[in-house]
Amino acid sequence: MTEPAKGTRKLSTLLQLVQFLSPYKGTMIAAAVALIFTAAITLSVGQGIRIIIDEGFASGSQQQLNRAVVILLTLSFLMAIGTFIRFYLVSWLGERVSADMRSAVFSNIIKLHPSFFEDNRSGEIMSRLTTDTTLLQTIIGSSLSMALRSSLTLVGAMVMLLVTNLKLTGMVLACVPLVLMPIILYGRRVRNLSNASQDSIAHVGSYAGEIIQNLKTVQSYTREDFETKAFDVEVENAFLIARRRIRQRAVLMAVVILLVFGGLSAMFWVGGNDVINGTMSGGELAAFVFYAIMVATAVATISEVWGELMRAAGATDRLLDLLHEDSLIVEQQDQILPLQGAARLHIAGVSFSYPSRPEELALKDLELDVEEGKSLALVGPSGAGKSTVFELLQRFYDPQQGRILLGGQDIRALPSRQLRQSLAVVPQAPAMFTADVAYNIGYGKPDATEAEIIAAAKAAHADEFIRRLPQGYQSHLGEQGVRLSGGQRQRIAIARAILKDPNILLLDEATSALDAESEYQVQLALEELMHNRTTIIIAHRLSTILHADQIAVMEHGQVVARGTHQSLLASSDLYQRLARLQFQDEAVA
Ligand SMILES: Nc1ncnc2c1ncn2[C@@H]1O[C@H](COP(=O)(O)OP(=O)(O)OP(=O)(O)O)[C@@H](O)[C@H]1O
Repeated sequence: MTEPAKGTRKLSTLLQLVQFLSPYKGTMIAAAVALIFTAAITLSVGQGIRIIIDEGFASGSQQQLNRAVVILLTLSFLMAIGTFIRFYLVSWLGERVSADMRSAVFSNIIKLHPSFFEDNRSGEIMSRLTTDTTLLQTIIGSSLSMALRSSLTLVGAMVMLLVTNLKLTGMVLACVPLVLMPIILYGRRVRNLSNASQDSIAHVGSYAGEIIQNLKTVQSYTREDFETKAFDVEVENAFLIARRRIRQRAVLMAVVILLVFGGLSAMFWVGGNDVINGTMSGGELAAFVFYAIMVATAVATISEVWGELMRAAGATDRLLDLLHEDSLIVEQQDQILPLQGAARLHIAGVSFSYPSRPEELALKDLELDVEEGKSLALVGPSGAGKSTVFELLQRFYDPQQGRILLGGQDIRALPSRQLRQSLAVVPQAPAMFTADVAYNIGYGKPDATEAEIIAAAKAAHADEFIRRLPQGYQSHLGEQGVRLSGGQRQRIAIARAILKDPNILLLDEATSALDAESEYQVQLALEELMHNRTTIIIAHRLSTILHADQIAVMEHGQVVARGTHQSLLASSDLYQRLARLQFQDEAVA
């Protein structure tokens, strides 16, 4: 994903939030009414003050004073109600929009092509989902409402100033540009620093995420001190950027306050003289000062939240980037297509290079086919492209040349749903979700009954060890299933695949040796799974290879030889070498 140029993050980006606000028109209108209502009440308080002073104090009438105070109390009461409604609704909108945004972004990124996450570290994306949406929530929930309220009171108070006293209003108007100038000048700097600050925090998050994920490696190489120091550098960097931002903002606030209160003092002097001369009443001056303070507060608030709004624009930009990111795996249509042989695979002249290494072909003009119900073993040295074949079969990437046909149909023409439902993959290190065993087995078939799950576990030779777990099928598998042995995890994955009952099985045989008993159990489970099913196996064991209907020897992204074990031993030097090195132990045994 390309990071937007810092300068392009504008307030207008916030307008794009309209699509997220529009479902809540009613709430927005109610919030706007409450906003206008409270602003109007606040403004009328100035008139209340004038009446108290001029009609109460000046006329010396107790009754008038009582009446004025009652009016003031009523206004206060109405203001309290209006503020309650405004605050509640606006904060609600903030929470709602950020929750919707989170869901929308997540539902988009979960559909993206996996290579997206190669150049966009997942930690950074997590940070966008949490930090940026939280920022948005505070900003819509408070800053935006403060900005709107202040803009309203600013305009209202200006009008009231004009009505009250023209000369003094002239003074206020002269002061406003003076106050706005530093806001605009410093505001830009604060905005750029805010973006930088947000980016560096995301960086800190993704750094920590990576270290925690690889904690065992860090500890076993005793790199804790190094990583701590490296992390400190990241944190310190984020702090330094934040400090510069804070300093700029502090300067901005100090300058604004100085100008505002300087202006007010001057106004008091001029207005006070008018009261002494009798050209203005005390109540009028008080009301005027009240409005002038409102103008000042409004301008100060806007100056304060301006930076926040800019940060929100930055956050919105980044979130919208994620939201509008299109998957490179384009779905041509959604209709399930009829296939001639739902388990016949043909890889026809496929050339492919990974997006991160476009100059290097991982597969070169690859030809492979597997008949329905047959098994094909892929063997070859490391880096030959065996795993890449699996990636392409699942359509995590599209080849640059050639086609992959499932039952005679190009898989690009099939909905990925149809393609992926007909496949099941048993990887070397299967992923376990933080949930119980039953959930993990049923992952590919959410509507599976308990009996089906148990049957699948039995078929995968997993039932026995599962029942010995502390809570049987309800036992929780910690993060990435740490509490299971390698062989047990594989059998859970095999049960998962059995339950899915796919037409085609993609099996990446574990390279790491399991103990003899575990190995035997896994082997039995696999036989169950492969029975009468089209299977492609990345094979590492002689016994597997001997059972396969066909063997394809791969090297440098190409199939260099095909045949059976015996024929290949006679015809392929590479196969001979592999057999000698890789399958030696078993061959001897
Ligand atoms: N995500 C990726 N981005 C860029 N290059 C990749 C990626 N995955 C694999 N490659 C490269 O593609 C080539 C084929 O890799 P692949 O993983 O398919 O080999 P393999 O035969 O499965 O090897 P092994 O038996 O070691 O798993 C290698 O040169 C590898 O470095």
